[in-house]
Amino acid sequence: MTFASVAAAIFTVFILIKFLRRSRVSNLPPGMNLTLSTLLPFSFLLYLWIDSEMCGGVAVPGFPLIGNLLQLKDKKPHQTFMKWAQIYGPIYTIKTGASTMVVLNSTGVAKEAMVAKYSSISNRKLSKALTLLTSNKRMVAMSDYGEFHKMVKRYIMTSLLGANAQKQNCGIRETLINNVVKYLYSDLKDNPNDVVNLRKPFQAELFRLAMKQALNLEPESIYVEELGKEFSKEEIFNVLVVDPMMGAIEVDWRDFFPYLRWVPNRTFEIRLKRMLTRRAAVMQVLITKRKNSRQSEEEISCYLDFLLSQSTLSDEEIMSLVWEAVIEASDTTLVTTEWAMFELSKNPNKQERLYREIQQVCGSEKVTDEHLSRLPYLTCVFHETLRRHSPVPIVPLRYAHEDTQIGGFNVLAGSEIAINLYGCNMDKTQWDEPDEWKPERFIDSKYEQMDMYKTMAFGAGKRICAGSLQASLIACTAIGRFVQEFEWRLKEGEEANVVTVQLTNLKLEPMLAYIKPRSTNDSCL
Ligand code: HEM
Repeated sequence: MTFASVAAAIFTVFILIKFLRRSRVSNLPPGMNLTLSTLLPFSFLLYLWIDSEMCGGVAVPGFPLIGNLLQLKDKKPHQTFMKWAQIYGPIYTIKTGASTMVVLNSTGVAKEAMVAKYSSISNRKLSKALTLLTSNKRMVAMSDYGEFHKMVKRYIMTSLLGANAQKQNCGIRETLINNVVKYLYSDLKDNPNDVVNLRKPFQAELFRLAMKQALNLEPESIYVEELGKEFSKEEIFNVLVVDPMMGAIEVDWRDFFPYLRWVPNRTFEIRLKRMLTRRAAVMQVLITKRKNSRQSEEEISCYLDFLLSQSTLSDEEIMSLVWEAVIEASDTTLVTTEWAMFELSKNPNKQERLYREIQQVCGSEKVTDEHLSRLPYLTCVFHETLRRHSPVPIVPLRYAHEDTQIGGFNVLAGSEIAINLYGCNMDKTQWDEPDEWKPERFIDSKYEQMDMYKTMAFGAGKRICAGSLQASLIACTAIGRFVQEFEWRLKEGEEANVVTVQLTNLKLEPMLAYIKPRSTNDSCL
């Protein structure tokens, strides 16, 4: 379609030149000579017009061939998309090199796409880096909708993320939160006048939980023979979580110009290959370690055991699925909890309100899963954080595999679809003062308290997040416990420190805050 529109534009310009020459209008006023420079903008406008007619939605002006790529070079596309939505409306098209992308920015059109039009846009569009990282879509989150997706989604829900599995993992979650609180008390004891960095213990504990659930392992270190090196716990975390997160946003310019795929891009290939080799070698050692420590093939005490017992998957698929469970559990829950604690530390009145609610409901008991349904303000804090700091700002790209319509516009087969959840959650027409973090906005009869999907943060429809229950149980209980144990105050100057990094809106710099124990009694730990 792109080539068709470019070809149509070039053809039209060509005819136009002929026509102008024939009718001797080349005798134009000075400065208006019929040169390429006068024709180029004209042909470009024509190209945009033709393209938007063919694809639907307003086309955001860009440049010939590269389209809007230059305007997206700052790696924060969700913010740029939202700015464009304010000019061009909630649905528009852009050009990323040779591809056309339809961008959706309001809850209305996003829901229509994810729920009603799902069957037309259920396939993923992956970059070269993501294709390699996901072993060519052999993951729940990155697979195309079909038999493989249905099977592995069922596996992950049954053994790991569904309500029953989460009930069984309640002890692991409680240990996580207790360990973080213990760390904070001990840090405070050693450095009474210093700020604490919540991310440090929380990230380490989330990773511990992820490894326990996925592989039933808690290794301090492992020796990876293939790489000839001992890997500490922190290095394993880097290889399995940090490096792939950064790798996922690696840009290979050939993704935008498939017809140039034959041109080598050595730096990209070497970097990606190194990352994949290290990840595969570390995963292999972990999987072997777990297999060797199983008492029998009947023992099922983690996700890996469950997948092995199904005998339906190749070794590569098992590796990819287990790694998926580790990386997904380690990241977005941290992002949400850290932003919630940032906002509460910045807003003492809202923190006080939450503390009072916890006091009333829990009294001398520590906040646990059991209390959550009776802590409505805590739920509001969680949802408002998901809205204001969308941990997944853009749903992993899909593409239309058949012609369809979204928001009244034609979307042609082959178009990429970007669902900008950040744009939906910051939409001025839907949210009053969207830039403000106001948990109170959810205390409204139109929101059911336990509704997990008050915002679009977890997506919608058939591909809705499989881990929303785990994320909300961990984040809500952790936020509740942190406020129950300590009074939090943001470090001076931290308010402005809101720059993010990665695909998942992680705060670039960890949040730093002063904490003060609410009571002198920390003996219930
Ligand atoms: C606050 C935390 C989280 C947020 C905001 C979040 C958000 C999302 C979003 C937006 C999607 C894509 C939906 C789509 O494609 O339409 C997704 C998919 C998914 N998430 Fe989460 N997620 C979170 C936590 C987790 C956790 C903790 C896990 C697992 C441990 C997880 C596992 C998954 C899986 C497996 C999918 C794929 C579902 C499918 O394709 O059917 N997520 N998540």
